[in-house]
Amino acid sequence: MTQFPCQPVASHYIGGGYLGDAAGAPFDCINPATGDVIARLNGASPSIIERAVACAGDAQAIWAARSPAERGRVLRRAADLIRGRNEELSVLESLNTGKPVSETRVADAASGADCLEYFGCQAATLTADHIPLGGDWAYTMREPLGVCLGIGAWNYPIQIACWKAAPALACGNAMIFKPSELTPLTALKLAEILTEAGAPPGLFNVVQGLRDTGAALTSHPGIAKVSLTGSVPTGRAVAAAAAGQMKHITMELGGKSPLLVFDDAAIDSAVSGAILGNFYSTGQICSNATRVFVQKGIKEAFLARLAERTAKIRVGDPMDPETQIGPLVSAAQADRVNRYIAAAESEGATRVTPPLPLPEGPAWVSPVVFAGVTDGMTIAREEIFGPVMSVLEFDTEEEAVARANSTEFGLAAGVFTRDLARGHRVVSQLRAGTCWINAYNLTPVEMPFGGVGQSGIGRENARAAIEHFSQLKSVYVAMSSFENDY
Ligand SMILES: NC(=O)C1=CN([C@@H]2O[C@H](COP(=O)(O)OP(=O)(O)OC[C@H]3O[C@@H](n4cnc5c(N)ncnc54)[C@H](O)[C@@H]3O)[C@@H](O)[C@H]2O)C=CC1
Repeated sequence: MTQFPCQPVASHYIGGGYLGDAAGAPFDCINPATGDVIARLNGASPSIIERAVACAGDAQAIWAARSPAERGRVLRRAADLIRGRNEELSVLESLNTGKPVSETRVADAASGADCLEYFGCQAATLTADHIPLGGDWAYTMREPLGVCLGIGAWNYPIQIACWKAAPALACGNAMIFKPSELTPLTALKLAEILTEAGAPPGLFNVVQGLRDTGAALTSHPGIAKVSLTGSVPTGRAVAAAAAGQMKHITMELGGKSPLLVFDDAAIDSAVSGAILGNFYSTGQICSNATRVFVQKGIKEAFLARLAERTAKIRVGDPMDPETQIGPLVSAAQADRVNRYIAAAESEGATRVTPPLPLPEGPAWVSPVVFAGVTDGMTIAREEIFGPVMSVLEFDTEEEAVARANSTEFGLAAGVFTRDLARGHRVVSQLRAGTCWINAYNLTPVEMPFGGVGQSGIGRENARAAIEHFSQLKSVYVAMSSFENDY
């Protein structure tokens, strides 16, 4: 049998160990930089799904009975173990996603460790209320939901797994995680690490498969909550299935986020925000600022500086520490992005930057900046999920806010201005779940993250996530004999 370089011990991780499943449909895991198959996995057959739900249910009862402080210690140990294995995890993430190691070494497993540490520290602080009622009184208890399902996208595989697992486990839940079929490998490593950190067998399980596996898990009656990171159409399907059984949901979906650059902005900072907010992770970030609105007076200077800096971006082998941009996650995603670039050109947008030289292979797309983009163009309306920046011109603050808000999405938004009063005034009017003033795409775990409108429901990170992975029980306590009128 062929041995692939990143082949895991087995496809799934259930009940505290790896589990194979020859009955499940096989699928290949590909390094998009080279096109090489790096692992071959099997999707879950129905018996694997049953086993995962049963193991998670058993583990949840054991875990919820542990003291919150002990639960927190396990999460914090897992954070330390991730940091200790950061190099191995980063290389594996780069091989599977095509993201350069210059990114994965600082942004992927590292962000997951921050999240486990944060919720590990929160676990013992999750107290509830005492409610005085004049003699009688009431109190609330914060209880876990049960077995939670996490479903991941392919752009931040281990980060997404940690962002869902850490608050879920801190609250006393168990989790079954289904990674994207394109990037199934690092979630298995997280499962190993949580076991080593002292999580009971079955507390965090990884079940592999395509959308049918996600759908089967979503509608399983043993699942209490579904947290999805994915596209809007998938979000609608998952939310509808969950609603049929009145399950809790968190939906982290797509976006078409605006960045407003005013005449008084510090140009280099604003250009940094636009570049980071469009080209990091080869543009495959849900909160990317794919509509950059630039005020008329600064536009030419902004475009000149943007072109100059974009021309120097180093695209190439993700394993080279000097590389800044790698391939897209797959040839199919590159095709999709190339279709949007062709549509922009045929609809009259102007390329500001010539294509950069690229390595051979079907998953590579050069970063591109389009100027002269108008609100009706396809690239200004639809999520591209690739390194394509659109620059639009505006005159007044009022106009910029109205145009920024004219989208069904509402994930994120940014403003660059030296006038801080304007910065706050503008973000207060933007329809978006996460905003930045004079920065872009910074997502520390201490700050809630999530969208409004079609971009999603619920919040990840910060104490806000606790609300989405726990429920309150209210207890009324009578302090005197209980009377009634009958
Ligand atoms: N708001 C956020 O935090 C983020 C949102 N995203 C969004 O994710 C999308 C890109 O990721 P993709 O993996 O292509 O998204 P996708 O929606 O195709 O798939 C996401 C996950 O859902 C699963 N899935 C698909 N159909 C399902 C169904 N009917 N029931 C249950 N599970 C199902 C897939 O197998 C995969 O694991 C973009 O639209 C992007 O904006 C990505 C990263 C962060």
